[in-house]
Amino acid sequence: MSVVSYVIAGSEASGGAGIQADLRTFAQLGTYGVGTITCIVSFDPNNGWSHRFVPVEPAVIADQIEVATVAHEPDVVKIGMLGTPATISTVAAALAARKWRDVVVDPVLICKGQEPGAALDTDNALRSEILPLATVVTPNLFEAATLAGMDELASIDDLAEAARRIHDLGPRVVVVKGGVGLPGDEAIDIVFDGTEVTVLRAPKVGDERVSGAGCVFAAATTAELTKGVAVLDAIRTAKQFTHDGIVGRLASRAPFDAVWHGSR
Ligand SMILES: Nc1ncnc2c1ncn2[C@@H]1O[C@H](COP(=O)(O)OP(=O)(O)O)[C@@H](O)[C@H]1O
Ligand SMILES: Cc1ncc(COP(=O)(O)O)c(C=O)c1O
Repeated sequence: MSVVSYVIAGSEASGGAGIQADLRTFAQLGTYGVGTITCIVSFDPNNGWSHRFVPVEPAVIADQIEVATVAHEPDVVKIGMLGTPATISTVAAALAARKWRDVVVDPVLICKGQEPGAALDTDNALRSEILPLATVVTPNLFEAATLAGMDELASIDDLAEAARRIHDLGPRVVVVKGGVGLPGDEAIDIVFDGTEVTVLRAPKVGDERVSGAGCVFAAATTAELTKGVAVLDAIRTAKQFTHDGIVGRLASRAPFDAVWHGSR
C-alpha cells in the first residue's frame, strides 16, 4: 500500500481551491501529496473575479502522469478539475492503464469562461469516460443535478434519488453534498453505496459557499483512503475536516473566503 496521495487537478491561482488545497489537505492528514496539473484557473480581479481558464497540453499532462506513477506507484488517486474533453480522454486512458485501489472523483464541471457548448461536451465526456472508473464520486448540488439529469435538488429524498441515478453511471460510492443549498441550519450530505443511504450532518457555518470546500472534502477522503481507512469512515472524517476548515476560513481581497486546511 502506497503512502502517496496522488491528485490530478487544476491549479487555482488565488490558492484557495484546486491542487493547492488538495496538497495542503494531504499534508495535514499525514500522506505524501503528489500532483499533476491539468489546467490553470486565474480569477480576474479586474473583471468581477471571473475565471480565466487555460488548459495544459494533453501531452504535458501525460508526461506528468508518467513520472508521478513510475516514481511512486500510487494506488489511490483524486481527480479534480479536468476542464476539456481532450484532457478527460488523456486522464481516462492513463487511469485505465493501471490498477487503483481507489479513484476519488470530484466532478468539477463547468468553469465560467468556457463556452456553454464546450462545457456540455466536457460534462458528457466526464460522465462517460471518468465516472465509470470512480470508486467514490463527490458531486455538489449543482453537479449532482447535472449528472443525474434532474432539475433541482431540494430535499434529502432528492439527494438520494440523484445519488441512485449517478450510481447507475458506474461509481461504487456516491456522495451528494447538499452543503448550504438545502433549507435548515445543517449542511447535509448523503452517501449511497448501491444499497444503503447514509445521511451526514454538520451545523452550517454561515450561509455562504466557501472556496475550496469541495476540493478539501474529496482530498481528505482521498488521504484517509490512502491510509487504508474504510470508505464511509474516510467520508465521515472528510466531512468533519472540511467543517473545521470552513470555521477557520481565510478572508482575502477576493469576494469569497477560502477554506482553511483543517483546524486553525
Ligand atoms: N457553509 C457551510 N457550513 C458547513 N458545511 C459546509 C458549508 N459549505 C459547504 N459545507 C460542507 O462542505 C463540504 C463541501 O461542500 P460543497 O457543497 O462541495 O462545496 P462547494 O460546492 O461550495 O465547493 C460538504 O460536506 C458540505 O456539506
Ligand atoms: C482549478 C479548480 N479546481 C476546483 C475548483 C472547485 O473548487 P471548490 O472546492 O470551491 O468547489 C475550482 C474553483 O474555482 C478551480 O478553479
